[in-house]
Amino acid sequence: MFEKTTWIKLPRNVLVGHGVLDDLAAAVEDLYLSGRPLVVTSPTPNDLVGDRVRAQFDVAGTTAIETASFDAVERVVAAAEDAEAGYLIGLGGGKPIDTAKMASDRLGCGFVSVPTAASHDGIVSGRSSIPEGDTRHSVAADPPLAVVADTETLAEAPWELTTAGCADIISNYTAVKDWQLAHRLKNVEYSEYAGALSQMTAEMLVESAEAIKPGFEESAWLVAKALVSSGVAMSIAGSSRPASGAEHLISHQLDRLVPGAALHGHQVGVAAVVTEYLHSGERGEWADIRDALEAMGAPTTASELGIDDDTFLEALTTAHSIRDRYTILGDGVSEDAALEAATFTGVI
Ligand SMILES: NC(=O)C1=CN([C@@H]2O[C@H](COP(=O)(O)OP(=O)(O)OC[C@H]3O[C@@H](n4cnc5c(N)ncnc54)[C@H](OP(=O)(O)O)[C@@H]3O)[C@@H](O)[C@H]2O)C=CC1
Ligand SMILES: O=C(CO)COP(=O)(O)O
Ligand SMILES: [Zn+2]
Repeated sequence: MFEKTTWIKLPRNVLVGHGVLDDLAAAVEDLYLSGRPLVVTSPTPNDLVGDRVRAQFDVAGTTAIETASFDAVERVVAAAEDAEAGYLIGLGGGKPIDTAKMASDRLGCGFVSVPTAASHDGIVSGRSSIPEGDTRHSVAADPPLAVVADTETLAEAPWELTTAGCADIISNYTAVKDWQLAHRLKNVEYSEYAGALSQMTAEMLVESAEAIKPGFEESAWLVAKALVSSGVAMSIAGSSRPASGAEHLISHQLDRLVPGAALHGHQVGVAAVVTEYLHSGERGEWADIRDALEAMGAPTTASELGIDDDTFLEALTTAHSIRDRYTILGDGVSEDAALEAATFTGVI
């Protein structure tokens, strides 16, 4: 008997473009949500566009968080319950969006994502990444019901946030290779659709590298659209596999060893240069990944991340153990092999 089932959860309304922030209420109205929204944000986004959001609704309140944490999630849950909010609007970078995403899951209510930075694909995905102590939890949660990404706002954000988003997308190359490897060696379920979409998204972004320059709203548009596609690939897969492989394990390990050293996207980009070398050797496409990162102005070395060589090597040799996700790191890269890969690629 045929017993396979697939349940794909996707955002219903995705608005990307100039000035679409002013269409937020219309995008929400179309979802038939009931009640008033609680706006979950952080200081800078709140100052920049908080009033423009609040002006469109009879809001239940605003909760501004300084850091993403389980405490922050609980504060949002309590604020939403106290104010009898009907749904949440996450406004800002990954910090408030992930917090709102996870809080909405706890509350069993809807959630709308309004990114002010194109810094990573969590703005669309069904995963929350929340730090706790020296570890980080990647928690499954429903994806946003709507995503409203105003390219005018994204383009005015610090350029490094956009290059971090680019690098997060470029890392899809190696993430998909890791996924295929795990499929072949460990019989991990692989989705051709999700893998192809993720890979194509990275290819299209790299082909547009020349057009991705600071000061051009077109750049924010290209990156935001790619982040949406990457999030959709994760939704189709029902996991972050299409966009998170060994390069993400290394980045998560760096987050433990040197919290806050660099942006998530920048870390996974540099790590992808090394993991591509591990996949394909000297003549592989590691230099293409490095060149694409460089063209977009993203870091390509540990020192550009502000991370010393020994710490990077420690992350590379220990990252395999932090999650039950088979990748090219296998059961661990030896110190000699890590040194060889990182020096050959110029990462250290
Ligand atoms: N769910 C997922 O799949 C993923 C989630 N993440 C999570 O996302 C978080 C990191 O994401 P990131 O977006 O870098 O986080 P932040 O929300 O911390 O944003 C980065 C910085 O940019 C500022 N900022 C945001 N928008 C603007 C703007 N328009 N103009 C000027 N400054 C702005 C923020 O200000 P302020 O400090 O005032 O908020 C903050 O200082 C981490 O918690 C990480 O775990 C990362 C990858 C994937
Ligand atoms: O960052 C992500 C995809 O780009 C999410 O991946 P994780 O599941 O490793 O947190
Ligand atoms: Zn990522």
